[in-house]
Amino acid sequence: MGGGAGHGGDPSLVRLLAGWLPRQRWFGGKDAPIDDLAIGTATELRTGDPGLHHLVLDVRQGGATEHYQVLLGVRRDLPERLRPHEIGLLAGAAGIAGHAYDAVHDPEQTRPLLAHMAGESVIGPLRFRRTPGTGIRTDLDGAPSTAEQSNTSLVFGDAYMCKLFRKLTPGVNPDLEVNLALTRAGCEHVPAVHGWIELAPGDGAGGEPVTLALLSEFLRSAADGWQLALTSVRDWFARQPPPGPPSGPPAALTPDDAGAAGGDFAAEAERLGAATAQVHRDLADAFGVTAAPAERLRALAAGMNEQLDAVAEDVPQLRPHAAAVRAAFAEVAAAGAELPFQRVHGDFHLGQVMRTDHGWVLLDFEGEPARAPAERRAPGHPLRDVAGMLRSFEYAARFLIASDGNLAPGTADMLELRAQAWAERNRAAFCAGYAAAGGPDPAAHAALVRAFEFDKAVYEIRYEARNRPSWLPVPLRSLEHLAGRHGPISKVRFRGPGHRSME
Ligand SMILES: Nc1ncnc2c1ncn2[C@@H]1O[C@H](COP(=O)(O)OP(=O)(O)O)[C@@H](O)[C@H]1O
Ligand SMILES: O=P(O)(O)O[C@H]1O[C@H](CO)[C@@H](O[C@H]2O[C@H](CO)[C@@H](O)[C@H](O)[C@H]2O)[C@H](O)[C@H]1O
Repeated sequence: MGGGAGHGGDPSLVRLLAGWLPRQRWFGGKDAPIDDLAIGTATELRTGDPGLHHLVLDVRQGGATEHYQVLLGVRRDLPERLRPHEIGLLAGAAGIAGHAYDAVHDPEQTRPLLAHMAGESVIGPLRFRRTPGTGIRTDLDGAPSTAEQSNTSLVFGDAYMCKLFRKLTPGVNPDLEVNLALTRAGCEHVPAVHGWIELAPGDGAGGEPVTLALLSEFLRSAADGWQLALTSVRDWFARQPPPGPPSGPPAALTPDDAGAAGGDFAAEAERLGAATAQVHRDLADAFGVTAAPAERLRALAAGMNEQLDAVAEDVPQLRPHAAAVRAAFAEVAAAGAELPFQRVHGDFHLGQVMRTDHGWVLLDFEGEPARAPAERRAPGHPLRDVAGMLRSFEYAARFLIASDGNLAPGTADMLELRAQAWAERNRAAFCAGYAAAGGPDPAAHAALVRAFEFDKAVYEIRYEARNRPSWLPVPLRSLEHLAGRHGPISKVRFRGPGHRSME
């Protein structure tokens, strides 16, 4: 990737980086040893003390090479606040001596990034870009966001968020590509793009630059969709059931009782469905729609089965459900009709949406991190995103049960029923909002949505097994539930808060 100068040959730095990298949250290769690490490009961004170097690391594991981005700070004396971020001590083999550290944690080192984007600097292979027609403030320092994420985002005051893509993919990152197109189209449901950083294509690489960072509007006072949903689930779990007959057990709570609980989420879920349909429409306008022929649907089902086989190999708990999952995929392969495919979000869940004072905003159009770059940018059916969000309602509903290891069996069963009721109500509301705003009606494409949901659940099982094993019961439990259900929104119809509508 690209070319550059600097301390690319310093063996002690390479050794230090190889020890430090596997401990980073964003490093994607934790399940295998590093066979080789080399510094692909090194670009000096600041001389003196502190020094700042931009590195692209080429990391070889099991025959494949991935590229990671690091902002390397070097200081002769490392202040206490930066000690947790130290990579190690450089003895000066390539003329650099001092403490090497991850400079994203050093506000003094982050400010120049804004200045370079504002001034559209070109430094070695790095190109700093500003969205035409926008100004960028240069008086702010950045601090890493505390949000749970796959990359590292720097927050600059209440003005900008700059996402540094840690694992680099060839070409323009879909998050930049999509956000820029939607910003230009005036879409209200994405944060406006102000600038970006890219790496010029290296000698012989040809083609597109590699996206390194994306500078967007910071959504101040916005609330994370996942946290809002969990708050609603907590309220629902804490609710007392209505009294039953004097001698009998307490009456059961139905999905619509969730509507009467404080903190009901269904109206928000409905609005989120509408925002999703609007973004899908804007994506279709910006990138076009193609009719996917029968072979494309067969290839789609084949890809789903391939993932299923691979994950069932690694996670034995998935195997009892494999037949039900495979049957759902077979329905996609057999669907005769041509389906409209277009650019979609690709990894849509409650952690990718924020509620601002003017409505829902969708984030992170990078697609699923475990998928190959070409697959992430490939057109898909918009109901794949709908299925992603339906899965996320299941996750939110079950997360509190799975994360409390001390529940008595009776309580766990009661909460499981409540979890189902919450998920069903909000799934129905989301689908209603999506269809009412002009998206393809999920109820009319039940088999397709079901296959997408299964595919996502299989993906999640691998994701959790690799990254957060204690969360594994969440997708496994809802896979069991999904395997026993026949439509994407069960038997509950959403008719707005307060309606009772079991059918
Ligand atoms: N523009 C923004 N303004 C405020 N918060 C944001 C913004 N973009 C992302 N976030 C927060 O950061 C989190 C991670 O962002 P995301 O783009 O999903 O990063 P990653 O791809 O690294 O996982 C989001 O869940 C959200 O809470
Ligand atoms: O946001 P990312 O692009 O990093 O996506 C990955 O991580 C997500 C978790 O942070 C993961 O999402 C899964 O867990 C969520 C709760 O934390 C839940 O809302 C989602 O429905 C569930 O898929 C995502 O799958 C993964 O690609």
